[in-house]
Order: sequence, then C-alpha cells, then structure tokens
Amino acid sequence: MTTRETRIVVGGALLHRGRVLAARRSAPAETAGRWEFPGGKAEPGETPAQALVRELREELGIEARALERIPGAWPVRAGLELHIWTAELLAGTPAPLQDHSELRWLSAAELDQVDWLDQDRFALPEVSRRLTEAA
Ligand SMILES: Nc1nc2c([nH]c(=O)n2[C@H]2C[C@H](O)[C@@H](COP(=O)(O)OP(=O)(O)OP(=O)(O)O)O2)c(=O)[nH]1
Repeated sequence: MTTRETRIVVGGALLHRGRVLAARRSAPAETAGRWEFPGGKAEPGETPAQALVRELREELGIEARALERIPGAWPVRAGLELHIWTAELLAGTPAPLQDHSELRWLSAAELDQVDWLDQDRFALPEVSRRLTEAA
C-alpha cells in the first residue's frame, strides 16, 4: 500500500521501433552492473509522468513522453516503490550521460539477455506483450 511516506521511483520502458531500452547501472555498488528501466525518484509535487520525463532528459539526454503505467507497484526497499511506465521517444538519441555504463535496445525475444534488477522482472511480461503487439 502506498502511504504518505512512500516515495515512488518511476522506470521508463522506452519503446521505439519494436525495441525497449535497457540501461546498465553504474552505481551504487549493490546494484552496479544490473539492468533497469532508466528513471528515478519523483520529487515532491511532481507526478510520476513528469518525473520520468525529467529523469530521461537528465540521464539520457532525450525528450520523451510518458504513455501509460504498467499495472503494479513493486517495493524497492522500505518507503520506496517502483512503478513502470511505457514511454515514447520524441527527440534525441539516448546516451549514458549519468547513472549508467551501457544502454541496449532489446526486442521481445532479447528481454532475458540482460541481468535485470529483481523488481523490474515483474514488468517484463507486460513489456514483452507491448513489444509484440507493436511488431
Ligand atoms: N531508476 C530505476 N531505479 C530502479 C529500477 N528498479 C529498481 O529496483 N530501482 C531502484 C534502484 C534504486 O535503489 C532506486 C532508484 O534510485 P535512483 O538512483 O535511480 O533514483 P534517482 O535518480 O532519483 O537518484 P537520487 O536522486 O536518489 O540520487 O530504485 C528501475 O527500473 N529504474
């Protein structure tokens, strides 16, 4: 359950030409090397969709639009839960400017080729379904 103390971290499943962008974390040590949907914590007063647009601009240097939330909320740790939104690329080419050491565009068939953070795995079937529908 989301309480007033719970913060949301929003990850963006950026869908483009039948692929989704996966990002390899560069820090901190506990999660470095694992793959995630780029994004970050929503600031007070910011909607998750707004936070996602801001984080994708900061981390990847792109302009993107949040599309829809994938149903579900997954605890990251006490007081922090993960939401995943699909997003579309409006302008730019994603680059690992901040927080990531590598980016990969994955097709539905390639989704299990990277070592996702545990919480992100819950959203993979829905991401796969959207990639397959778009193909
Ligand atoms: N961005 C992102 N974080 C995720 C995902 N899955 C997952 O478990 N996390 C975890 C990793 C971190 O513990 C936390 C998000 O932290 P973050 O470091 O990305 O957030 P932020 O950019 O706002 O960073 P900061 O301001 O707190 O430094 O959520 C995901 O798909 N994307």
